[in-house]
Amino acid sequence: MSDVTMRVAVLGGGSFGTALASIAADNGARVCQWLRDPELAAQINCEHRNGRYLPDYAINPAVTASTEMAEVLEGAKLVLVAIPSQAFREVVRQARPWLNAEQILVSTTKGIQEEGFKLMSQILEEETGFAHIGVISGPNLASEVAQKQLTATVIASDDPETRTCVQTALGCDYFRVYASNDRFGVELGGALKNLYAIAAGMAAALGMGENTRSMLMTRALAEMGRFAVARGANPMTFLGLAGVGDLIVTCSSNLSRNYRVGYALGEGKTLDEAVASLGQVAEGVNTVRLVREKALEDGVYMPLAEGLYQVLFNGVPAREMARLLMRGEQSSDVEFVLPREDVKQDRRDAGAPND
Ligand SMILES: NC(=O)C1=CN([C@@H]2O[C@H](COP(=O)(O)OP(=O)(O)OC[C@H]3O[C@@H](n4cnc5c(N)ncnc54)[C@H](OP(=O)(O)O)[C@@H]3O)[C@@H](O)[C@H]2O)C=CC1
Ligand SMILES: O=C(CO)COP(=O)(O)O
Repeated sequence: MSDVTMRVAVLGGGSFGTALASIAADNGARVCQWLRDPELAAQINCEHRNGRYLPDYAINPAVTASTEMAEVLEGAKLVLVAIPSQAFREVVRQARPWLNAEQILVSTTKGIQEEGFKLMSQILEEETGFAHIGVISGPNLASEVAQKQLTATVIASDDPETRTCVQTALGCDYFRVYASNDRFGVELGGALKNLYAIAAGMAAALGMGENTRSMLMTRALAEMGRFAVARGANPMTFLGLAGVGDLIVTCSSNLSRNYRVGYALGEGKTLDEAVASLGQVAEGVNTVRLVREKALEDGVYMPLAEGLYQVLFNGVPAREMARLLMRGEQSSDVEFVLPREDVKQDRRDAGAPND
C-alpha cells in the first residue's frame, strides 16, 4: 500500500500529467498540480475535470491545482515533470528555487532537446545537480490511464530510492510500475517510438494492411536497437515496456497524437496542417529531424527515419517513399543473430546485384 502522507507535485496540466496526478491521489498521496492557465486550475479545483486535455474523465477530487510553483512544490517528496520537451528546461528553471536535493525528480516526457541532443532527465540533472532522478515511460495512452484501463509503465533510474518511491506512489490495482536501472535506454525508447508512430499512422491512412504495420513496427525496433547501440545504450531494454510495449501501442492507436499526425499526412494534409489540426504537441515531428541528423552524423543506418524525414520535410510523397524503402538494401532480420555486414558480404560473394 502507498504512503498516505506522501506529497506529490506534478508540473504540467496536460493529459498525462493530469492522469498521473489522479493515480497518485487514488493511492492516497496529497497531490498538487502546477499549470500556467488559471482558468484550467480553477476548473480542476472546482469541477475535478480537465476540460482542455481530458474533458471526459473525472479527476480524483484530492488533486488540487495551482499556478504558483511555491505552493505546488512545498513539502513534495516526488516531483513529476510532464511538460513537452521544447518547454521542459524553461519550466524546470522556474521550479528550481523550490526544489531540494531530498526530492525525487522524474520526467514523463518522451522527447529530445535539440541543443546537445539531450534527453529530459539529463536536463533535470543539469538544472539541479541532484541525485534522485528518474524517468517514467511505457505504453501509457493518457486517456486510457485516466479511464483506469489496466496499464503498466517503467520507472527507470540508477537510484533505488527513486525507483521505490515511484512504485509506491503510483503502483495500484490498475497501474503497474516495473523497475529498470537503464534510464538512458528507457528514455531513448520513449522518444524514438514516436517517429514510427507517425509512419504507422501514415500507412493506415494510405490503406496499407496489417502485414505492413507489423513489418514497420519490427523494422522500427531493429532501427531503434541500432541507434541505441551506437549511442552506448543497452538494446535489451527495448524488449521491455518502454521499447516494444510503447511501440506497439503508439503504432496501433489513434489515441496517439503522433499516430494522428501521421494519419493526417497520409490523408494528404501538409505537415503544418496536420500539426494544426492536432492542436497538441506530437513530439515525434521534431524528433524525426533530430534523430535523422544524429544518425547521419554517427553513420547509423536508419532508412525509416530518413524516409520519414524526406516525407515530412522535403515533400516526398509517402507512397513513393514506401516503394523506395521496399526496394532498399536486402538485409538481415535480427542483426544481433546475423550481422547486417555479413549479409552484405554474402551478397557480394554471390555476385548479387547491388542494392
Ligand atoms: N499524453 C499521453 O498519452 C502521454 C504523454 N507522454 C509524454 O508526456 C509529455 C507531456 O505530457 P502531456 O500531459 O501529454 O502533454 P500535453 O501536450 O497534454 O500538455 C502539455 C502541458 O504542458 C504545458 N506547457 C507547454 N508549454 C509550456 C510552457 N512553456 N510553460 C508552462 N507550461 C507549458 C501545457 O500548458 P498549456 O495548456 O497552458 O499550453 C500543458 O499543461 C508529452 O510530451 C509526452 O511525451 C507520455 C505518456 C503518455
Ligand atoms: O507515449 C504515448 C503513449 O505511451 C503517447 O503518445 P503520443 O504522444 O503520440 O500521444
